[in-house]
This record gives sequence, structure tokens and C-alpha cells, in this order.
Amino acid sequence: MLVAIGSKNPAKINAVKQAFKEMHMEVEIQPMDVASGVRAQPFSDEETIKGAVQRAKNCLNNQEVEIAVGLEGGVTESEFGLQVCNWGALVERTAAPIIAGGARIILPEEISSRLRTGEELGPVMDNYANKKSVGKKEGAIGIFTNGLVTREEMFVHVMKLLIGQYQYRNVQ
Ligand SMILES: O=P(O)(O)OP(=O)(O)OP(=O)(O)OC[C@H]1O[C@@H](n2cnc3c(O)ncnc32)[C@H](O)[C@@H]1O
Ligand SMILES: [Mg+2]
Repeated sequence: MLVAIGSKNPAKINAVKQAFKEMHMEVEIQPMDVASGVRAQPFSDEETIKGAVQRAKNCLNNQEVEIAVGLEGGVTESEFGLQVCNWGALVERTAAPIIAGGARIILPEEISSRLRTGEELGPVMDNYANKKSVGKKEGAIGIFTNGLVTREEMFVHVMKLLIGQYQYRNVQ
């Protein structure tokens, strides 16, 4: 079975591979560069979900793809500060998209204020942590949890929520 992931980001690709492996499902994973149809930095749960679903749907333009996955990072305002949020979508040709969300934390104000004025979390994190490509590695969540929960691990959990729902739907 050919499974597409609508991103070339290694943190996302590795998470998809890891999740299918842990679920003992033998699939071929195809990373694809596709549009999310939303801003590079989504600013609500709705916009982030839309990005995840659109990434997955765009992968289905390749006729060989049976299942497509979209993973999207965003932020959302709250009374307690700006939260980093991540959403995933699993799409089959013949059924409604399956959706699942990831763990979230409140970002420090010095990061949030820069996002509110239009910067993207990826570059802001690189600048803050004095590292390169944080978004492709441990992620903001990895930096702020002292490496305890990485972006990949967070996405593995999202993937399990997606694959589990896919299995539930397909055995009914
Ligand atoms: O190539 P794609 O798949 O687009 O990967 P990306 O890293 O840009 O990821 P998203 O578009 O899903 O995330 C939207 C923005 O938020 C950033 N981002 C989201 N979560 C992050 C995290 O945990 N650490 C660092 N940056 C993050 C990301 O780098 C983007 O600037
Ligand atoms: Mg992006």
C-alpha cells in the first residue's frame, strides 16, 4: 500500500514511518511537496486543520496513492498565551478525512510577540535557540520540554490517533 505524506520535513516523515512500524503495518511511504492552502504560519486550530486536510488531499492527485497524510503546525491564541498546536489528517479517496490533534504547550511571550507581528515559528525558534532547522529536528516542543518530547514524537502520537481511527473505521 502506498501512503503519501504531504511534506518533505524529516520530523514529519520519520514520525509517519515510525507510527506505521509500531502498528506493524507494512506500507511504502512517499513524501510529497504539496501546498497546504493556508498561511505558512496558521493562526488558529481551524486554519491548521484545514492545512493538514488540504496537504493530504493534494497528495491524492497521484493516482497510485491509497492513503494520504497531512501534518500541519500552527499556533492559537488563548487566555494564557499563544499555544503551539499541531494537527494531522488521514484521507482515503472514498471517505471523510480523519482528523487528530497533538500535544500543545504555551509559548514564552518573547516568542509569541514575534509571531503576532508576522514572523514564522520555525525561523523564530532557530534564532531563539541559536540552532539551525529546529522545526525539522526537535521542534519548539523539544526545545521547551528540554528534549523530553520532540516534534517527531509528538507527530508519532498524532499518527497513532489517525491510524487507530483508520483501523476502527475499516473493521466496522
Ligand atoms: O515543510 P513543512 O511540512 O511545511 O514543515 P514546517 O516545519 O514548515 O511545518 P508547518 O508548516 O507544519 O508549521 C508551520 C510553521 O510553524 C513552525 N513550527 C511548527 N511547529 C514547530 C515546532 O515544534 N518547532 C519549530 N517550528 C515549528 C514551522 O517551522 C513553520 O514555520
Ligand atoms: Mg511549512
